[in-house]
Amino acid sequence: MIIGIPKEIKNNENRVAITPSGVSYLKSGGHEVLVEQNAGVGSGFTDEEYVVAGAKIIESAAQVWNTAEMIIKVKEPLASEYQYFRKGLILFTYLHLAAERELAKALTENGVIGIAYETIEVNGKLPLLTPMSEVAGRMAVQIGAQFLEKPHGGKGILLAGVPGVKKGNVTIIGGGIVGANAAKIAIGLGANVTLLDLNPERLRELDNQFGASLSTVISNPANIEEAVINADLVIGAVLIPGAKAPKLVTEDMVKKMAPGSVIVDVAIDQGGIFETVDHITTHDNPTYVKHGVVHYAVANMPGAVPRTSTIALTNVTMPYALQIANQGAVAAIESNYAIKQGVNTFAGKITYAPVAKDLGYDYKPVQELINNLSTTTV
Ligand SMILES: NC(=O)C1=CN([C@@H]2O[C@H](COP(=O)(O)OP(=O)(O)OC[C@H]3O[C@@H](n4cnc5c(N)ncnc54)[C@H](O)[C@@H]3O)[C@@H](O)[C@H]2O)C=CC1
Ligand SMILES: CC(=O)C(=O)O
Repeated sequence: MIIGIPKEIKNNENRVAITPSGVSYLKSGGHEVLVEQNAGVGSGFTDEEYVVAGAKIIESAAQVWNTAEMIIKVKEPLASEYQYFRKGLILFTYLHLAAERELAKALTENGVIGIAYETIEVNGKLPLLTPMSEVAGRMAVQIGAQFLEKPHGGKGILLAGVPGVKKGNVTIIGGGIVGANAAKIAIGLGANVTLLDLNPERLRELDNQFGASLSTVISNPANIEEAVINADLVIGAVLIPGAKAPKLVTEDMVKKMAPGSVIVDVAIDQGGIFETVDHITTHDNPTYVKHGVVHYAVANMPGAVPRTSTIALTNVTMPYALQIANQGAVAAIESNYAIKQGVNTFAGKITYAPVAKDLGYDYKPVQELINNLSTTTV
């Protein structure tokens, strides 16, 4: 198969979808790998390293998109890339379609096979989301700490406190991968940390993991309100796989926070959990202030630490990419449940139920569409 790796074009997105060793891995299956010129530079990989690994360096994004049978990316395509969509093109990347109505429309109208990293599922876990959630969870606390500093618009507190002065309060809503990694760093800094989750079993696990340094609280509106209004830093880390994130923190709760407090809505890629987060921010312009509270809502946080993130991401994506390239999309989807769960668009339909529900599309199971295919459709 011909596999294309375009350079990422989202604001400050310095990750790349393949490392030179990933190229060698795909070449071992007999595949051709086209890498757009300078695609790896932001992550510290030169064109020469890709060439040594067996890739062809291609000057233009258009040529990569138009020649490849499968495009592997990091972030969802932006509007300027929709022109390359075509029937049967395999697109393997983060898609977050519940929050991307126009992209969903462009993918379905053009018959793209969209396989989303974030819904690939193994034993109820999301292995292609996990490493980036680990990165974002750890970053969320260091970013929050930075924006609590007065010159960055915050109230001017040090989360760790000092002898004789109280520590800061960190509230984390959602105790999955992002939440647990945020808790680890916040506890490491010495902050008072409260974490809320809907799932009591998960709270039990975290209680066992972190002991007395973490307060675990069941998630309901009253507990969320109490934890939010007492926090210096609130981190949004909830996920309902594939679906738009629920707005758990209301505008009224935010109004009750002390001025100069900070919100980091990591879940913004699925629409965010704060009513007051009304737009995605960028690494260039990461915050805005509403009701006196600093809001941070960058949807590609790991893009700021690309060397770590690219290696962590490609560690987990490459085996799936190789299987799709070896077998072709249809056979890979039929033989691997994890890949089947990743398929969000196929043959003009939305094939992931929560995305279809949130966007108001009819949901079609991908297997049904495959069964209906004429031999030449894909
Ligand atoms: N902004 C960025 O750059 C990045 C964003 N993310 C996003 O962060 C979010 C969280 O991801 P993960 O931690 O990997 O998900 P996860 O599935 O590991 O954890 C989500 C947690 O939310 C909990 N939850 C669900 N409903 C809840 C509620 N009403 N109240 C409290 N907790 C609730 C679940 O029980 C689960 O423990 C996702 O939207 C993910 O895409 C991940 C990486 C980077
Ligand atoms: C999860 C995701 O969307 C990211 O790492 O950018």
